Amino acid sequence: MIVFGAPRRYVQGPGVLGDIGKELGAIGKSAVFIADERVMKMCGETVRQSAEAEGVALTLMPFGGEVTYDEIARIVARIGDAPTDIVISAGGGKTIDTGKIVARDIGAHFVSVPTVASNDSPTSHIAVIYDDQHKLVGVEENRGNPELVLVDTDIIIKAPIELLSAGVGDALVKVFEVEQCIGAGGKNVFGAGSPLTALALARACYTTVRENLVGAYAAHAKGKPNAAFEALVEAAVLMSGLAFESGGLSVSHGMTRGLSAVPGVATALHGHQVAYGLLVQLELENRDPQFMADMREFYRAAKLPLKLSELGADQASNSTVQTIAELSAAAAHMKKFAREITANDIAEAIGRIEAA
Ligand SMILES: NC(=O)c1ccc[n+]([C@@H]2O[C@H](COP(=O)([O-])OP(=O)(O)OC[C@H]3O[C@@H](n4cnc5c(N)ncnc54)[C@H](O)[C@@H]3O)[C@@H](O)[C@H]2O)c1
Ligand SMILES: [Zn+2]
Repeated sequence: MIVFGAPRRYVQGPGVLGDIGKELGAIGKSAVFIADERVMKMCGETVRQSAEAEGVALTLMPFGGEVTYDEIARIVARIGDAPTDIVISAGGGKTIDTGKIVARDIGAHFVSVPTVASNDSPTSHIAVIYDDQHKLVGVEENRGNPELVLVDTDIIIKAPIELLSAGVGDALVKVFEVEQCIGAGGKNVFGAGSPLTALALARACYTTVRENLVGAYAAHAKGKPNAAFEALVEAAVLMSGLAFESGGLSVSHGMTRGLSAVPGVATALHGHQVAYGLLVQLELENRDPQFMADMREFYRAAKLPLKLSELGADQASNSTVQTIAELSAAAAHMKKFAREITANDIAEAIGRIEAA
C-alpha cells in the first residue's frame, strides 16, 4: 500500500500575505494567529487587516519560542471556548509545529505561514515536540496536512542567509533519502509505502536546488525575489516537504539523533545537521571522489557545513565521533538503507569526512 499526503492548497509569491484574508474567508469565520515577537511585528497587523476585510475575526497569540507540551496546553487554554475555525502559525518550524497540535486539540483547520524557508515542516502533518532543555520528547500528528500553506517571498527574503541555507540543506538530502528508503522497502511518514510521485518530487527538488542556488542567493543579497529565488523557495518548502513525508527518510535524517546530542552541534539548525548527515550517507554509499568533490563545492556555495566544527562542535575528538555514531546507529531511519549500518561504519565515514 502506498500513501501520499499533501496540504489542500499552496500559495507562494511576493506580497501574498496581504491577501491572506481571501484564503482564510474560504476556510472559516474566526482565526487565531500564533507568532513569536519578531514575526508578530513583521506580519501581525497585515494579517489582521486582511482577515478583517474579509469578515474573519482574528486573535493575535504570542508564541513562547519552544515547541513543548506545556506551550501547546497554554495556548489551548488561552483560546478556551472562543469560537476558532482556523489556527494560523507564522514563523519557523517551532511555531508551525506548535500550531499544528493546537489546531488538532481544539478541532480547528490549520494554516501555516512560513516566514523562513529553513526546513520542511510547513507542509507536513507531524510536529516534533521538545522539553524546556530542547531535548526531543515526542512526535505528534495533526489529523491531516495543513488546509493552506501560504509563503510570502517578500518576507522570506528578509530572513538571514543561514536560515535559507538550512532550507537548502534539508531540500538537498531528500532524493538520496527517498531512493534509499524505497530501495530498502522502508515506510514513509504515513507508515505506508512511498509512491513514485514522491520520488519524482525528490528528484525535481534536487535539480531545482542545484540549478537555482546561485541566482537565488544573489537575489537574497539584493533583498528582492527573482525567478531563481521563487524556485529555490518552492523546492525548500513544497517539494522538500512532500518528498520527505510521502517519500520517507534515511541516513541523513537519522544522523540528527547523534548530532543533536553533541554540545554546540545540538543548537545547529536542522537543515545544517541533515546536510552533514548527507555527507555521512554518501560516504556509506561509497560515492566516488569526483562526486564527493562536486558535492563539497556545492556545499561551499550553499554555505552548508562540511565539518563538525562548522556545525558548532568544539572538537571532533574520538569520543565525540563515537557518541554521534552510537546514537545515530540506533535511529529508526538508519534501517532504511541498502545494508545494515553499524556505529563503526558511521564513525569511519565521519573520519573520512573530517579528513577530506
Ligand atoms: N514537523 C516537521 O515535519 C518538521 C520538519 C523539520 C523540522 N521541524 C522542526 O522545526 C524546528 C526548527 O525550525 P527552524 O529551523 O525554522 O527554527 P525556529 O522555528 O526556531 O525559527 C528560527 C528563527 O527564525 C526567526 N524568523 C522567522 N522568520 C524570520 C524572518 N523572516 N526574518 C528573520 N528571522 C525570522 C524566528 O523568530 C526564530 O527565532 C525544530 O523544532 C524541528 O524539529 C519539523
Ligand atoms: Zn528535515
